[in-house]
Amino acid sequence: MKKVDVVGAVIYNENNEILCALRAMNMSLGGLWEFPGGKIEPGESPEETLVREIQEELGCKIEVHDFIADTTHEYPNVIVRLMTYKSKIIEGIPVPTEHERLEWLPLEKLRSLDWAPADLPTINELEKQSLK
Ligand SMILES: Nc1nc2c([nH]c(=O)n2[C@H]2C[C@H](O)[C@@H](COP(=O)(O)OP(=O)(O)OP(=O)(O)O)O2)c(=O)[nH]1
Repeated sequence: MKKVDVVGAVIYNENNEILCALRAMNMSLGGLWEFPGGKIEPGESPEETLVREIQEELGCKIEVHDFIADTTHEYPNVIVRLMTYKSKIIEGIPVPTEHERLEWLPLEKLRSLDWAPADLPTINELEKQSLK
């Protein structure tokens, strides 16, 4: 089966809210929420991929901080390895050019959304860290 390496940005704002992005119906996994990001291209570090993807998808510049989780999820037609990193916007305002919608939510409300299954270990890890 096809296997892709993907990175996702858990972007925090000054209110400690997290940017959640709704995949458009014309994308794979349409109608599910995700952390914005995308596939790692040859020669790129995960951090470089994130900076590039967020600029392309949301039109803003991020700074990549702590690593959160590295998980592999098997979908019916693709195996996704998702690595996630905490990030912060350092220039611009996110505009959904590819996503259906964006939402800033506090960690406690993340589970009110319907997430892409590969993202759940990242949410688990964030919850675990918030209890420390
Ligand atoms: N960007 C991103 N992708 C995710 C997440 N969770 C998750 O399962 N994915 C999946 C969806 C896609 O299959 C793949 C990321 O590819 P992509 O962001 O380049 O999406 P795409 O629609 O252009 O790609 P494709 O699936 O149509 O080939 O990883 C996530 O949190 N962020």
